[in-house]
Amino acid sequence: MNVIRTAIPDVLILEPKVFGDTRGFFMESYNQKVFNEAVGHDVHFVQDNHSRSAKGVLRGLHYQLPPHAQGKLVRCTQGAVFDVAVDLRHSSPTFGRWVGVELSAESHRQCWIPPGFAHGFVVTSDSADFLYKTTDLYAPECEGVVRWDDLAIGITWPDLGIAPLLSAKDVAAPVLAAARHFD
Ligand SMILES: Cc1cn([C@H]2C[C@H](O)[C@@H](COP(=O)(O)OP(=O)(O)O[C@H]3O[C@H](C)C(=O)[C@H](O)[C@H]3O)O2)c(=O)[nH]c1=O
Repeated sequence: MNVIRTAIPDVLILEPKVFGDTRGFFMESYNQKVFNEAVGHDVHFVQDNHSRSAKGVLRGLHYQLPPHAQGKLVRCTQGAVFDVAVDLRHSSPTFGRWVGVELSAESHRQCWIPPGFAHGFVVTSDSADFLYKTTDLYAPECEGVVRWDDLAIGITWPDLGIAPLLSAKDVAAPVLAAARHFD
């Protein structure tokens, strides 16, 4: 597996080895030993999620606070998304910084987003299937949201020529300064 570091050291882009042949392809989408070696410590996933969204849907920016903070290993298995992680760890030198990466069925790329980050994505293809593993279970009482367009974060989302399609929760999200914080 190829590991690509990002501007935020703890956020990693992972490129699994893909075995193509005349039938199609095979890859290990997750291998605990390989993944833990890439991250540098043991990570235990307890939940798999799958969402499907149309072009222009933007889900995020979401996170869970302790005691149920979630690390996420995310990938796109149909279509393509622009995926974003925002560092919400107050003690981090990259607090409030963001990184973005295109994930697509074609590239097989994945992204590791540790606990302490807000996460979101916008769909750039006609439709996208987004699959991810999380290190803690869903705990809505611990959920936090931050505005996707908070100028203090300054995410440069791809210009799709249409306004993003948001859930009511995401429309009502606060800016980072008013959001539920880590530590
Ligand atoms: C996240 C989640 C949701 N749900 C239920 C709650 C709602 O009835 C329904 C849709 O939830 P929501 O609108 O929060 O789904 P997304 O907007 O895709 O939320 C996710 O979007 C961003 C990209 C994330 O990184 C998080 O994993 C997650 O917050 O699924 C569950 O039953 N279990 C879950 O783990």
